[in-house]
Amino acid sequence: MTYHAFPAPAKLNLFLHVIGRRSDGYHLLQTVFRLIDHGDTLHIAIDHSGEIVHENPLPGVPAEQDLIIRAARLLKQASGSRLGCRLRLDKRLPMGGGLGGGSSDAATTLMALNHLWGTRFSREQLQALGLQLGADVPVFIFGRDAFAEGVGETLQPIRLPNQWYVVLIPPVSVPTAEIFSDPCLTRNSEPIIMAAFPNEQMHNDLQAVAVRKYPIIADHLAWLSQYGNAMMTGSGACVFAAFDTQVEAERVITALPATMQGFSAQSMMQHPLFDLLD
Ligand SMILES: C[C@@](CO)(OP(=O)(O)O)[C@H](O)COP(=O)(O)OP(=O)(O)OC[C@H]1O[C@@H](n2ccc(N)nc2=O)[C@H](O)[C@@H]1O
Ligand SMILES: Nc1ncnc2c1ncn2[C@@H]1O[C@H](COP(=O)(O)OP(=O)(O)O)[C@@H](O)[C@H]1O
Repeated sequence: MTYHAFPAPAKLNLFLHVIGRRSDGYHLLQTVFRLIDHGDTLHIAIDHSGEIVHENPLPGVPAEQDLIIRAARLLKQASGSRLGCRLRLDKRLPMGGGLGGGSSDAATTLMALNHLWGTRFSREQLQALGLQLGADVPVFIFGRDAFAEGVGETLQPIRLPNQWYVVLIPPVSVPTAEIFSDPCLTRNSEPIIMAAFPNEQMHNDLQAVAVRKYPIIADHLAWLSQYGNAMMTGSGACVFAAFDTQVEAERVITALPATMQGFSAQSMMQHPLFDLLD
């Protein structure tokens, strides 16, 4: 059996404004998604069994919640393919980290199996399928830095300068739904136009809620703020700051105290699997 390796990169939310709420309770956002070259790797072997098997499931994540199994089942159901697959995930991204790890794994599963099973869905069709799995899944299939609206599914490409990022990983997993459901969340940020990005007023509305619930995030923000403009990504817990060069970013990683974990990564113009789709 031959396994093929497919990358599943992380995303950062360079800002995140909550500008309203849909009737189903989902929040309307404006955000800029940036892809970075640090992530998980998914190994896939296809076969004729028709079965979908995750060989090394994540502790505490049963099959019905497992985003790579759910993505594979969804593609199989939508396409009617009779083929099967064995999935093995090298997990590097923290769960509940705001780096979109689970969503990226799901997007990679859809793109890779669409290729290996020959199911021939277009990019737009796969994005729509991905949205059924989570609000963050479509941007990874879109495959480029994006200004996003709606719940994250209305995407416009945005050109951003090459940057290096330092990402710190506070030792806490933040459930996205808990942050969005907090009564204190600001839900009426003023809508902006894409051309206004970037400006100094941009912030992450989810940060105040997450920091109050998980003070260790504030400790990490305070430490990173010594070196740059630190902000939380998504619903947390990870925080990041941008640097112009790898040397500057590495210098910050070298200075990390033993009590903190983090990594540096470079921005990516394009998802590594971008060319698998038309
Ligand atoms: C906050 C963001 C920003 O990029 O990222 P993460 O922190 O999760 O990485 C996303 O909007 C998260 O997207 P995703 O992680 O796919 O969320 P989902 O699984 O769709 O939703 C989890 C839960 O969060 C709430 N939710 C999510 C998105 C949204 N726009 N409004 C919401 O109210 C809903 O209660 C939903 O049940
Ligand atoms: N492959 C996966 N990787 C990470 N989390 C997953 C995966 N499959 C299911 N999950 C579930 O999704 C939740 C959110 O994970 P993740 O997307 O990594 O965080 P975030 O949305 O904060 O970026 C996890 O706590 C876990 O229960």
